[in-house]
Amino acid sequence: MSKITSSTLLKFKQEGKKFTALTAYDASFASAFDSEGIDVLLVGDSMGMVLQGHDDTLPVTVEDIAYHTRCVRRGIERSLLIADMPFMSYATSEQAMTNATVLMQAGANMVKLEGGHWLLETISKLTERGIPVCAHLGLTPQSVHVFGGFKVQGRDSDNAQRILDEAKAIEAAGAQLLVVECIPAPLAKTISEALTIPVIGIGAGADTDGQILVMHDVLGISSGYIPRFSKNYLKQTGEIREAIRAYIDEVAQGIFPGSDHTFN
Ligand SMILES: Nc1nc(=O)c2c([nH]1)NC[C@@H]1CN(c3ccc(C(=O)N[C@@H](CCC(=O)O)C(=O)O)cc3)CN21
Ligand SMILES: CC(C)C(=O)C(=O)O
Ligand SMILES: [Mg+2]
Repeated sequence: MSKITSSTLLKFKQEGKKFTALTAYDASFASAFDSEGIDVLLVGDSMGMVLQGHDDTLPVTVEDIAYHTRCVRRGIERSLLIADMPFMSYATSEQAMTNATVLMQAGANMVKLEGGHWLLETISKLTERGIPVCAHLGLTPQSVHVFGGFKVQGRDSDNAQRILDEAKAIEAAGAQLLVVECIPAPLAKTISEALTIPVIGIGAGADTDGQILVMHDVLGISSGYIPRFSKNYLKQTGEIREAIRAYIDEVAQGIFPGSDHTFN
């Protein structure tokens, strides 16, 4: 089976084929997700919460992400591997280049950064130097203390317009992928249709080009609160590989996310 690249995801978008992504943090889960057909694996800074037990993602370091990227890389045959850049590791474009290099050399195919207009120069610098970028808009968890909680973003028309403008600018700056998190479904649909690059949603409705979830939510072992938009697929299947196949099938058929997992 040939490897998934940004070109494959672009082709999926053009063909209207919905693709799936999951977070992964180790070789065993990565190998199971990869072999069941998950297209994109993300070494997410959500590890700060689901692996390390913090209340947010801010304590995660570049070395944490690099270690788990090396682990996940060894489990992959087919999936595209994205590594999250942690809080404050890309505050300047110089820091971004140094730290993104560490993550690419750990085995990532692409790095993901949270932010809009302020990131444009960094996105073009990374891309020009050979580091593919996935941007992340909407509820960007590294800004949870600015937002005052993990809250849906883009609810009023000014903020919705700003997010749409940022999405277009990010594409123009050279980003090859965009994650939109916790935004109203109609806004996510508008963004996905306005951009050429694939848009992956989480808590953003069914009309994005792909879907991503945190693996611990899919397998029903997240502690504390579980985001309303996520779905426990282990509950209905009872076996991990079957749960992953159910997630892939429901995304492909447009069943997930349904209205109970969507903000309007
Ligand atoms: N287990 C887990 N799943 C995730 O999806 C996830 C993490 N951890 N950690 C990093 C970020 C944080 N995320 C979160 C966390 C909480 C909500 C949440 O509670 N959202 C409310 C919406 C509140 C509103 O209506 O404004 C919800 O009801 O889902 C959303 C995203 C997404 N990411
Ligand atoms: C939820 C996804 C998009 C993420 O950024 C993470 O897992 O850190
Ligand atoms: Mg993240």
